[in-house]
Amino acid sequence: MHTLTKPLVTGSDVRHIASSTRIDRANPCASSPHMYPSLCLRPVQTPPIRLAMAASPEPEGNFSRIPILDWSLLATTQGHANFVEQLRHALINVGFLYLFNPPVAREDMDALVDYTPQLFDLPQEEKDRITMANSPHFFGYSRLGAELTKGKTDQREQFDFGTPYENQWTTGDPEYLKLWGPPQWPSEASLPGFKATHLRYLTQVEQLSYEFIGLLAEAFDLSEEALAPFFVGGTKPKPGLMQHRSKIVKYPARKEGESDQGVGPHFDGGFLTFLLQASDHLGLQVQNLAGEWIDASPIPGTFVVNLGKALETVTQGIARATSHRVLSPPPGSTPRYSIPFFQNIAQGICIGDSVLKFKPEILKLKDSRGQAGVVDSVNYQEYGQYPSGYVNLIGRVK
Ligand SMILES: O=C(O)CCC(=O)C(=O)O
Ligand SMILES: [Fe+2]
Repeated sequence: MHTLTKPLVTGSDVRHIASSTRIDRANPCASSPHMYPSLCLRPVQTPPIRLAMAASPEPEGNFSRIPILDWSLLATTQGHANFVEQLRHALINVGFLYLFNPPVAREDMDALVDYTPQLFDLPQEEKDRITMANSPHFFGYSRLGAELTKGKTDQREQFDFGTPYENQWTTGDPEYLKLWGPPQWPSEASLPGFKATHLRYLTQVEQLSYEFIGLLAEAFDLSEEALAPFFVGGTKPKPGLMQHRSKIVKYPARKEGESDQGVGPHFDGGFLTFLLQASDHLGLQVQNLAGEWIDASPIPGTFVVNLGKALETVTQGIARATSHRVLSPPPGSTPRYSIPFFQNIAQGICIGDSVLKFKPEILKLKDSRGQAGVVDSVNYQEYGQYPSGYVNLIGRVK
């Protein structure tokens, strides 16, 4: 393992990348964003977990690369078994993975990526017309610098959208039930076709998110039914029974001498996040248990999938929510864009009361991961005590 300086981003300042990027000579594609995907997509080397435990003195949680899983493996019985094996490794030891060949139409992914700069280039009045301040559901536009992580301003401009949902709140209901409701969209005239494209995309990612939960249950030797209480309408809810959120985010290049905090170190909240990196920039970094920041370089045609704190809590920490952050592009660079999808769980469920039971051999798999060492993120510690909707409301208000 060697630490190399890799000037991969246009612009003059690559300090933050050089300090955290490692080249793994056994798996060179793990660390280079430009060696994908034909070079990278040989099966990820995930030996049976007991073997890996015996062979590796290094805790598995000190990963130096993010596994790439190929959804097309699921087409055969043997491939399916391989996928689930690789998934188990990623869920327990890394908390992040790339999903290649996802079941989402590539033309819809590409169309959404093409719309992204146009969305931010809308006239400021059109963006302000759908400001988040108008929305009891926290949907809409937020100007650059409107969000804080760990008390420090995030240098990002963003739109919060979501899957279609009619608000159910009535007087006397808990306030957190207001969180789900209709998103705000730019007018059709200002960006023709955008709303339909984004909705088409969201429908597919929502479906993928449920299928992924089924695979996760398999990886942990749980019945799919075990996860049904976390979703309104079972593990495959009909559209409209629940609401999931998406964002479209722009990280402008930082100015000389300014903060490089695109978004500060944090955990995601719910169950699964599916992130589409919408430009070819480094910036997203993932923290291993030793506290090192590992680049999650963009790989075209993939989602970056990671796990939220609610999932970590209900799986007794077997599935990892991993701390991550985004560094702003260096001065002189073009902006970085990304499109995360956050899978929600039922608002009324109290995570602390819903912890899943596992077979002892599954619980033991945590042992090879190593102890949590230095982790920069703090949030979502309230899951033990409150309904998930309330925890989300705290997150929004923060
Ligand atoms: O923009 C990204 O790549 C990641 C964003 C993120 O982690 C978040 O919004 O929770
Ligand atoms: Fe995140």
